[in-house]
Amino acid sequence: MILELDCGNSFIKWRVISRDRAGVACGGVVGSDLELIEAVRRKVQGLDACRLVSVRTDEETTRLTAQLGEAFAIECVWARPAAELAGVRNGYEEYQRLGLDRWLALVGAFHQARCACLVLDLGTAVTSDFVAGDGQHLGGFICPGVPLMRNQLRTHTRRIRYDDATAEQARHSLMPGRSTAEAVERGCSLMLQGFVHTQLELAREYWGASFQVFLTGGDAGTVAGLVPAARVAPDLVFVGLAIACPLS
Ligand SMILES: Nc1ncnc2c1ncn2[C@@H]1O[C@H](COP(=O)(O)OP(=O)(O)OP(=O)(O)O)[C@@H](O)[C@H]1O
Ligand SMILES: CC(C)(CO)[C@@H](O)C(=O)NCCC(=O)O
Ligand SMILES: [K+]
Repeated sequence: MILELDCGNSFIKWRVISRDRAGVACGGVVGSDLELIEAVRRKVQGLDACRLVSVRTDEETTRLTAQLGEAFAIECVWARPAAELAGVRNGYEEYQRLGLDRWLALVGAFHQARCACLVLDLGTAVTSDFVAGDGQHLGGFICPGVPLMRNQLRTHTRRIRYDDATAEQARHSLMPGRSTAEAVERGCSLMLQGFVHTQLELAREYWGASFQVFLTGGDAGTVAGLVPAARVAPDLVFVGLAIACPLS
């Protein structure tokens, strides 16, 4: 059994796949290293390998791998920056600086689509990446995701305060808000939608109608309706991770 980890800024996404029947045995989302170890211990037996991608500091990632080594007696292989992988060429001036989650997601997308791709990752941060049909990564954009937009408003104002349940209720429509929660929640949703529309326009300028859109990240579902032809691919980073870190 292989443990796969996507260590983001807010969460660790994990899953376990079996070596033989390439199926996903189990997985989840956790908020801390300890929670990860508890969840894996509860659900999995017989781990023999681990591969991971992390956008955290090397210190944090090293600490996590040490804990996993202790808990499960496994070594962890890390995805590393690359100028080129599986027919995709990194478009950053300094390829090492492209977030590894973005890199693996776009490698995974190109591997699946084999044509020009627009990859949108809608999580804590929102990112977009453009890959041409010949595998050249053109670059992309980074902006705050809905959780960050919402929290910035809460942190930097005195009168924007509401609880999670109210937030959840406010999201049921996109009509002009008639309460603070509605105004903020719907405003942030519309920002996200505006971003998605702009990315689609840019992709059309490059490639006409011949490109594939991939949506991933926690808020992918909230914009899926805007792009009916998009592939919603929650596991895109893991597809790229398997390519970056093949285990013999
Ligand atoms: N407390 C929680 N328990 C389980 N799942 C959660 C919890 N909070 C959020 N999630 C889910 O976890 C996933 C987080 O992924 P998302 O792509 O939104 O974050 P991210 O951008 O990857 O964050 P990170 O910066 O950690 O990479 C989402 O699918 C979200 O619905
Ligand atoms: C943008 C995030 C935070 C998204 O998770 C991550 O990909 C990252 O830390 N990237 C480094 C900066 C960059 O990609 O240019
Ligand atoms: K992410």
